[in-house]
Amino acid sequence: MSGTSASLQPPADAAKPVRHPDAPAPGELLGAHYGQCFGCGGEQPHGLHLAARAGEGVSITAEFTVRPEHQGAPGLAHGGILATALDETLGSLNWLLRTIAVTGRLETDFVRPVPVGTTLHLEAEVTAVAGRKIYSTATGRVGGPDGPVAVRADALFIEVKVEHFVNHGREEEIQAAMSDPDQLRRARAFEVNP
Ligand SMILES: CCCCCCCC(=O)SCCNC(=O)CCNC(=O)[C@H](O)C(C)(C)COP(=O)(O)OP(=O)(O)OC[C@H]1O[C@@H](n2cnc3c(N)ncnc32)[C@H](O)[C@@H]1OP(=O)(O)O
Repeated sequence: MSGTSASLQPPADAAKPVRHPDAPAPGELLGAHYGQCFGCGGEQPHGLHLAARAGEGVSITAEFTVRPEHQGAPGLAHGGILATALDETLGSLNWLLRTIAVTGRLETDFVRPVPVGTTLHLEAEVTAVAGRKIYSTATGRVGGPDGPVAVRADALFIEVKVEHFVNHGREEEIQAAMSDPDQLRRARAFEVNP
């Protein structure tokens, strides 16, 4: 079963997404936006370590291999982990728009079970932009990039200022991130739109 609620339907006057001229080239590995991110960070031992690459237009491909620490039922990926993989892939689209945006709404279809050891091949693209609202969609396939769809999602991301994180994040992580030159460099990659 699949369906998308009204709030995930772009308005009639929504614009087509525009790939930023300084976006990473198609095929380029994006790297983590934050080392401690549960989705993509290399410093999270139980994280997904999702690796995303820029695609054509405003699209992304990514891979994530389900490990034993990601189980829900015996030998199967937890649904929340699969939703995280979709959310992280959709969030990586920020690199191509060079916009800072956070997930406002994520609607997920779980189509088939995903066993431990499976590599999920993810694809995501921005479908429309309306003001601060960014509409996007993603699929996760098993058995290869052209294999059957196991999970899919539609999402609405909302553009925010960098202050969103500074104002809401716990002080100790914010301070650590702001004193890390690598982290500042990664944050600046998104700080383009005035
Ligand atoms: C740096 C990238 C990291 C990527 C990591 C992977 C992605 C993530 O998991 S991000 C973390 C999870 N998300 C969050 O923590 C977000 C928490 N939510 C918030 O902070 C706020 O609700 C926020 C910023 C989304 C929106 O608040 P605010 O800026 O006040 O905007 P607001 O005026 O309420 O909404 C703006 C528009 O979006 C719409 N909107 C906001 N939330 C939703 C929603 N959940 N569903 C539908 N529409 C929504 C509003 O209706 C409004 O529409 P319109 O302009 O047509 O009236």
